[in-house]
Amino acid sequence: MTGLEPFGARLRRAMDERGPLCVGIDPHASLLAEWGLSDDVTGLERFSRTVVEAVADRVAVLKPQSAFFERFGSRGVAVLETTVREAREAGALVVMDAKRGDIGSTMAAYAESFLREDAPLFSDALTVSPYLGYGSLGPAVALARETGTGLFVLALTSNPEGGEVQHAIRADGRTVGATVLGHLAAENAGEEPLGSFGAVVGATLGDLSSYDLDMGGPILAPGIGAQGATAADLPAVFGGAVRNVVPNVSRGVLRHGPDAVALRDAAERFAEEIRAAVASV
Ligand SMILES: O=C(O)c1cc(=O)[nH]c(=O)n1[C@@H]1O[C@H](COP(=O)(O)O)[C@@H](O)[C@H]1O
Repeated sequence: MTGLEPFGARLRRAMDERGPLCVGIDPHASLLAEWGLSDDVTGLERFSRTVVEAVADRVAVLKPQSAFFERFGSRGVAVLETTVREAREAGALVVMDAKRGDIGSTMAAYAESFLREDAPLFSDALTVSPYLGYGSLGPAVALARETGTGLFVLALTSNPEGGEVQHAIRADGRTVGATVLGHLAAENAGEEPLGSFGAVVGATLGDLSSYDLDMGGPILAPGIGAQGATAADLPAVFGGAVRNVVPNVSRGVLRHGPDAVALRDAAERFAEEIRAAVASV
């Protein structure tokens, strides 16, 4: 046991103290260019450190997108390790966006890579895909319980292509996405004040009243900013579950760099809009 309090409880406190905004660290090649940085490991390092220094002491969650680090091979992954460590030291919770998903025995190794406290990429939570069958995530659920970490399971993703899988209707009449949410509700049962097993549900999806989003865990909601959703959309999309929503903004904040004050101001504007939207429900 690591002695860490369960992720859901740590996240609830961070959301209450700092507001629920999650800033994504997505070092797109186009953003490196806009920031006047080289498209190499030096540029990647400067970019990531700037974001951490600008906002890690004030937002609840930072979400580095692993793909943009893996692009540079082992040296990029080394930058990711430093980014995660420095973000956590500055007081943010880190959700590693690596969207892992595989057969159970391999899933166990992915879980060890991100959710075991002595792992170089140890993070507070990990994004995972349930589309090899929810049960294949079992080893990650078990390790998260042991180490006080969490998972964000893709349920209803923000991209338009997601519907062909997630809205598909099963033999029992439920959609695949609703089934994932049902598994999460079972995982979080009895956990107070918030479970550690979250869902990813896009803020872009419009009315989701046919889904039971009240599954006792957090909802990571990407799609605000570059994908077209706004903070004001949150109440209509999430209804009463909006209190448990962690809205992610990546490019919408990052495009204001490289100036740290401008990045911070952009994050605070989104945070304020989100606070007002959640308070309106
Ligand atoms: O799991 C995610 O974070 C995720 C799920 C999803 O349904 N949609 C989605 O956009 N994301 C991620 O959220 C971030 C969105 O970035 P922006 O569109 O720049 O704000 C990217 O890192 C995506 O990989």
